[in-house]
Amino acid sequence: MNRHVSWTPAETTADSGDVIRLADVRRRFGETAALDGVSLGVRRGEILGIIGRSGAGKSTLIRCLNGLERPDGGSIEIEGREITGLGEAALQPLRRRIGMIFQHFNLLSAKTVEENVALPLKIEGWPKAKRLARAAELLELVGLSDKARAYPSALSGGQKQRVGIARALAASPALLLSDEATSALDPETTRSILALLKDINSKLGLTILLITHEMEVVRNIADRVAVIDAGRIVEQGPVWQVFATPKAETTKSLLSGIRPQLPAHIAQTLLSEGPGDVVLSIDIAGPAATGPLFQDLSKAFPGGYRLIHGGVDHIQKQPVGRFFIALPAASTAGLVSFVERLGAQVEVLGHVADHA
Ligand SMILES: Nc1ncnc2c1ncn2[C@@H]1O[C@H](COP(=O)(O)OP(=O)(O)OP(=O)(O)O)[C@@H](O)[C@H]1O
Repeated sequence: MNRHVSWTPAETTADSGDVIRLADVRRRFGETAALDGVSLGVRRGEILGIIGRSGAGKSTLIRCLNGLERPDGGSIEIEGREITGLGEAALQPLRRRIGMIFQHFNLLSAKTVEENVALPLKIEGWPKAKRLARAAELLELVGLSDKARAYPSALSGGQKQRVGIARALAASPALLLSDEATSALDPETTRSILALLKDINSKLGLTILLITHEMEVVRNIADRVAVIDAGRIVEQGPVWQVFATPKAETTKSLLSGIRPQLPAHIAQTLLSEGPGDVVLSIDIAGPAATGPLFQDLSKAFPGGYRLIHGGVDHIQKQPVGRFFIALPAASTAGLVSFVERLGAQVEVLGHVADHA
């Protein structure tokens, strides 16, 4: 990374609190409440992920943030300034405080890479030499100095997104808003773009708002996550905590692809009652997950239990464990209180059809 990139978001902002703050933001389209009372703050220097299914309200939220959509009610502050009542002229400079990157990059095909990056500065009236110098600085930051004179058609998807990032950062925005920016990229390219965003966040202190339907993106680089469903924030918190113990059904369902799940052939044959062993899920994370859980369990329950499935992930350097075990019904109550005392969450899922 270029250590000479000039970056002064802190000096250009008056307020040291949230970069963006939404309070009870509402937007209806006929009968549909696209945003139904959204309250949310993006803290300076953090990476906040907003995750939700298709139709949850993500695009409407973005459009309200950049002033393309007017909320019906509530308040939106950018660096402490309320934007909801502003006219187009007053909105323009505040809109430029948010740099955006998009799923399909939105580069101008008739302009070179450096011209694309310098475009926001041209709009701001920077002289040509100064804006090309800034473009060169940013292209070095994103590792594309050798492509300055190339046209977008000669670039790979990952390279195009790097140009998109450089362009979004050209005018030193207070916040980078990523709208599904890795959704069109393959997994390896996604990882390299996320690594670049994380690097820029930690080295330059850039605040990033990631809007995505991909849990993996949030898992990899976000500090906090907010889950949006039917226009409401149904859950939010540090990523490792939300991933370890999701509360809302939407969050559980969105996470089902990346958290261990009870294998389908067992889940499908579980009975609500019966003589067969009881199947439990155990979620244990953070400081609670650093102890010798299975050693303790084996000592406390010499009658035995079977580990069916599960494992330990590490998110934000915190262990996040999820296990499925089966044990005789008579031991269940004791085991539940034992692991709950260790700080785990336990759920009884049912009985296996027989003792096999
Ligand atoms: N201009 C509009 N007119 C009517 N309904 C709209 C309009 N914009 C959004 N909606 C509705 O509001 C709800 C939220 O839509 P929105 O596009 O914000 O969701 P989203 O989370 O961005 O979905 P996706 O991930 O599919 O883009 C949906 O039910 C959508 O049909």
